[in-house]
Amino acid sequence: MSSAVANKAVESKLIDGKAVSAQVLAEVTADVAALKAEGIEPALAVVLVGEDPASQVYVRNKVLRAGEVGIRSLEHRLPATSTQDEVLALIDELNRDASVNGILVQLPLPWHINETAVLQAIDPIKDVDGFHSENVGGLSQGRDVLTPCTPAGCMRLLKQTLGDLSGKHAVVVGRSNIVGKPMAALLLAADCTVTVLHSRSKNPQALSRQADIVVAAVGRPRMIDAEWIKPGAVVIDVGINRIEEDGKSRLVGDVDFASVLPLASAITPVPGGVGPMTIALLMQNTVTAARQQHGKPTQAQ
Ligand SMILES: Nc1nc2c(c(=O)[nH]1)N[C@@H](CN(C=O)c1ccc(C(=O)N[C@@H](CCC(=O)O)C(=O)O)cc1)CN2
Repeated sequence: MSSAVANKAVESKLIDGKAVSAQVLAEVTADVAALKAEGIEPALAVVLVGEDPASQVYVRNKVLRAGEVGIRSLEHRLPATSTQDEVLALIDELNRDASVNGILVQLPLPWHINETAVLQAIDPIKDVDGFHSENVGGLSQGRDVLTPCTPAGCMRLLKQTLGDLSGKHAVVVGRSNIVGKPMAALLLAADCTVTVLHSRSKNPQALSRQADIVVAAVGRPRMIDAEWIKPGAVVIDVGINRIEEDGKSRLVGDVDFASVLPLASAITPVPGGVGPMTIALLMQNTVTAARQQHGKPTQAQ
């Protein structure tokens, strides 16, 4: 096989998160324009505590994307030495500000600040990350609530790849509050049969090999290799791990891309897969929050 033909074969399997996120952002741009025509300007407050370099990049990109789709953004940068009470006071102020529709606190927070206390302080109707227990509970009950951005982005990729997910066996590897658990709830809501694997699961590879869909969200570079994948499965890689290899810094996922690619029918790359969807879905959630706060029905996704 010539390398051009081989490249085409690889490309045909790739789920292009950049392209799909561009579609989402175009939809959001149109929705924002329609709201503005009715006198409603969606606004998002982004809170960053400390100077974590990756978080600084994510926050900058969130503010940039907001500007591109027409969402007003307010950036609040607090020093790493801020007390929990100072962070809570800012959230209280943003909760009370009727012109702010969405509040996002970038994670991770510095070690001395209690993440749960901060996330629970955000008014659930402005919780565009979907991390408040009110929204977490609503999601598990199948209610129409603000949903965590990364899992919501994965669902959009899966639906565009497979169409109807009903009856598919989905395996989620990882049980974090931010990705694994909400991902399982969303797959269940889409009528999948869902298995969640974690560090105490017995023989996880054999269980994962039964799946039509594998979502890897463990935070361990290249952990999911060919042993975990049934031929024809769709593989969604949520991992973003920076590693040193051959003297270079590289970004790799939780999936061993080279070994899984020949088996998968479709797979997200890292970078360029799930990552770009996270920020696009944040913009979508901000519009949803603005619509709900103005008593407008939310559009079906
Ligand atoms: N409050 C939140 N904090 C964090 C979240 C979140 O959803 N809410 N998720 C992550 C970080 N994150 C957004 O905040 C995020 C991560 C990655 C990407 C992304 O586009 N990744 C690119 C690669 C970027 C790079 O080169 O480093 C990709 O995968 O293609 C966007 C957003 C933790 N914190």
